Amino acid sequence: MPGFQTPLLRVDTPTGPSGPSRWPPRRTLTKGARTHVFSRFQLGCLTVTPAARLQAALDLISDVDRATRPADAVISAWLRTRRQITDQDRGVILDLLQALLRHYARLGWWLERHGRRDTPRHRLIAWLTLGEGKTPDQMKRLFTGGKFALSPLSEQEYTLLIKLQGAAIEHPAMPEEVRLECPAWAAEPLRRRFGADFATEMAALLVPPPLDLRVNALKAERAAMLRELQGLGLQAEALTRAPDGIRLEERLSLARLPGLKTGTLEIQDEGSQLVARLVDAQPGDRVVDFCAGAGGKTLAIAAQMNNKGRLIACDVSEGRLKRCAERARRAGLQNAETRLLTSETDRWVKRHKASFDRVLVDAPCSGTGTWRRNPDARWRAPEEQGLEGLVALQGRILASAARLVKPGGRLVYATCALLPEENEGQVAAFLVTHPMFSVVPLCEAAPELTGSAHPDYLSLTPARHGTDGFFAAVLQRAAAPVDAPA
Ligand SMILES: C[S@@+](CC[C@H](N)C(=O)[O-])C[C@H]1O[C@@H](n2cnc3c(N)ncnc32)[C@H](O)[C@@H]1O
Repeated sequence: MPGFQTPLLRVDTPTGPSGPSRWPPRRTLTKGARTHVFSRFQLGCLTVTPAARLQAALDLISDVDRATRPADAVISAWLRTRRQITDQDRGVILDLLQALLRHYARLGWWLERHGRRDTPRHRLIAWLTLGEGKTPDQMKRLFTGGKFALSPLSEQEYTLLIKLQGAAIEHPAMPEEVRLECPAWAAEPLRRRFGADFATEMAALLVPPPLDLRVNALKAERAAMLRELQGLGLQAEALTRAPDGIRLEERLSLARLPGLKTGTLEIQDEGSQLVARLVDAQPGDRVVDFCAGAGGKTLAIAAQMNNKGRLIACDVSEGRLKRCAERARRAGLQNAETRLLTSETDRWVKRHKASFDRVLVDAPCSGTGTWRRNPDARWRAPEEQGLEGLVALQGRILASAARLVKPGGRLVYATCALLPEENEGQVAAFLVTHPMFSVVPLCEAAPELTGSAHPDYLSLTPARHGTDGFFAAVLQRAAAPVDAPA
């Protein structure tokens, strides 16, 4: 089931109260002193009909379409108010949503070709016909207008599906960028980056990722965790590059995974685990994770430090830092604390300049490397501020965070982006204005990491490495002062 184990389906956070719109509608029966709230899902004899699942998927895709926030946030909120949905129904609904998101450009192309408005309902009709090969009769049986079902097909909709009948989702007349779901804003830099491998790399970004886990070394050993997972009948394998990593190729409900709730296991892509290792934080070090977010890398770094030393997780987002603190508690961290910054130039930075052995800047970025897990991201980011605005912000963050590094210390700049201007370009610009820093080549910083797409930096892509796209550069501050450029 593609996507069933992606963050879209994180099942560990259903906490919120019921929202105003509830699906499916509930009925309440009072029996004696007890109130029974039930729905079609909870009545053993009444399973959810395929038509009702479609209606739910359409509701959800319409919510995602309207929202300005990422699809996974919309889905999490949607699921929180529908906790009675069984794993199976949830899987079917979310798979359908994923399919619609992963075929966004191609479905839009077909609608335009037949002069239809691009609406969630038209997309659904096009997907069911082109992607699932439903016949007109099957479609009529799904769009019945009955209780919980989609309203009947209009004449125009019926004509559309007749026109789409028998066609494949891809068409020879489709431009390559539509076929590869590559948005216009990213096509030129990605072509520049990948050259002849553009199509292969873009195709890899369309494949749903496996589920990578990191074993929290403070709580368990990977070998024991592997045995436990395999004992549950799961196809779990040790990751070859990340020493605490485990990969699960099969689909499963995250609720089945032991260790997620206790902080023994964390969901973390292998690429992200490798970036955290590249920081090379030692027990007793003073370390800053400057863009810590919800703490994915903070947790990995703290475990690497064996809970000794001091790790400060900074961010400008209070909500993410709160989540980071919760996860740190759950993971049993004693050496980590959070620090909310007003901006990258917060006074705290100036007060602590030249104080840290290691500083990680996991910069806000286009997220192009994560498109396989967040298929909707390509159609949103980074239009809010434009790529130029984003690159400028990264430069400001890197320059400010660099002040924290003590002489002889290291600064690691990382992104989950594939665009050169956010990666190599950013580092090159930084080095021009910061002559006291120099690149530590990857073969020196992490000799065990061979096969990077760049000789000096960690550069991972889904097609080459089977990870999300990640970039990381290790920069060392000279132990003695270096003359500033004239
Ligand atoms: C790529 S995410 C970090 C992901 C995180 N390190 C992890 O491994 O889970 C980038 C983070 O940068 C933060 N950020 C954005 N602007 C910032 C700024 N001016 N200063 C510091 N952090 C910033 C965002 O809030 C976001 O959490």
